[in-house]
Amino acid sequence: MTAKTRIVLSSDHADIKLRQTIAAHVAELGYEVEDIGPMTSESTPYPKHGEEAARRVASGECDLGIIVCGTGQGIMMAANKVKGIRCGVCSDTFSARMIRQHNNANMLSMGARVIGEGLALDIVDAFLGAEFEGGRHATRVDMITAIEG
Ligand SMILES: O=C[C@H](O)[C@H](O)[C@H](O)COP(=O)(O)O
Repeated sequence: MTAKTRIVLSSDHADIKLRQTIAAHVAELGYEVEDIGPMTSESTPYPKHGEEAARRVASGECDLGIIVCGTGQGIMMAANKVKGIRCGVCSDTFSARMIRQHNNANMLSMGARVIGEGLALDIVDAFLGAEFEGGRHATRVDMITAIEG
């Protein structure tokens, strides 16, 4: 992905500061950022925020999404319920690169209670710096899409 790729960010209450730090980092890299909140740390359900971010990606309003909750798991599950979304939870840079290269993931999820800020930013860099390889992987991603019906 190149600069001006539009990236939506969302989270639940688990760590809005981490999400905002990621948003600032991604903007510094030159991407267009849409941080859809929440803006306070008041308890808020992750399915709502995973769905909101996923709908922006699925509609084409944004190209990629980055979402955060305590573990990254619940918000990923919600995002993946939206047709056209391929979201993986990553706690390492290898997986972050591979979900782009092999799975053509359009969303990245992370657990704010699992990893620290420095690793989270490295994971974001790995995700954004990788490109889908197509070829045999495209056949497999098409099979995922076919499951959606
Ligand atoms: O998968 C779910 C996430 O980790 C949530 O961030 C977590 O369940 C929120 O827990 P709590 O309401 O105890 O902050």
